[in-house]
Amino acid sequence: MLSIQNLNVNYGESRVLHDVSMDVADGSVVCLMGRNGVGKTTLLKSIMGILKARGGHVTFGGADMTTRPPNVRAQSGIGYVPQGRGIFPYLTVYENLLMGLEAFGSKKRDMSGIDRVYGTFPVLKEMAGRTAGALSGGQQQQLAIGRALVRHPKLLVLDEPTEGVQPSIMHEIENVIASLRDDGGMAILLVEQFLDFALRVGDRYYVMETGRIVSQGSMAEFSDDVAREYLAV
Ligand SMILES: Nc1ncnc2c1ncn2[C@@H]1O[C@H](COP(=O)(O)OP(=O)(O)OP(=O)(O)O)[C@@H](O)[C@H]1O
Repeated sequence: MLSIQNLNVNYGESRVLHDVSMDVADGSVVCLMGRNGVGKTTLLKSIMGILKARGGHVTFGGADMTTRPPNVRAQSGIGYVPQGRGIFPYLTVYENLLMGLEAFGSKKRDMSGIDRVYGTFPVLKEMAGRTAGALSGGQQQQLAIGRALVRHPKLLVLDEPTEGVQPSIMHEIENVIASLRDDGGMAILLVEQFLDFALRVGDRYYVMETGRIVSQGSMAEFSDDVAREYLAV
């Protein structure tokens, strides 16, 4: 589904990603891990086309996306939940979800996406008329995920979905990730700092260190040695 080959990305003249290669198969959950500042968010932004590649390739569903802008990537079926959520605090929950439908210029709105998200996160239906800024951190995270889900992406890219949420919401997000994969066949790529969460939801993992992939494999193969060497545990 998503394939990244030898991706190089800079901030100015400073190289931040070095020859990064990664695959996310249909219907799989892939966790990207690593300490703060190693380049995880940079990689997700490069997948979305927010940052340009200096070298290498990004293909999605067999199409070369390397030079395509973010809206084309989104229209092709990649949904993105940025770190810090990126919701609009002065709009209502419902209006935020509508923005998910409209942000990329879909000609015909498919409102069933919003009902589907209400089914996934019932709290968003209850809070539909409230301003998003009044929600708790966990509810805002659910809204941010919901806004990406209204277009029913084939690949959902999540940057630290458990950051700043309570354990009960973390559990709910874990269940949602599992059911999106199992029921909808959606592929999911997530950056995750909580090792236990990653071990539970992930099928495969990649670990980054200073802009390079230094370990990868099936989650069942993830070892304590890798955790000690590359993660803040
Ligand atoms: N806009 C920017 N301009 C210049 N350098 C940046 C910019 N954003 C990030 N960096 C640098 O690029 C490197 C990778 O940052 P990135 O945010 O991708 O790391 P990360 O692994 O996602 O970290 P975190 O877990 O803290 O979000 C860091 O050294 C960071 O200081």
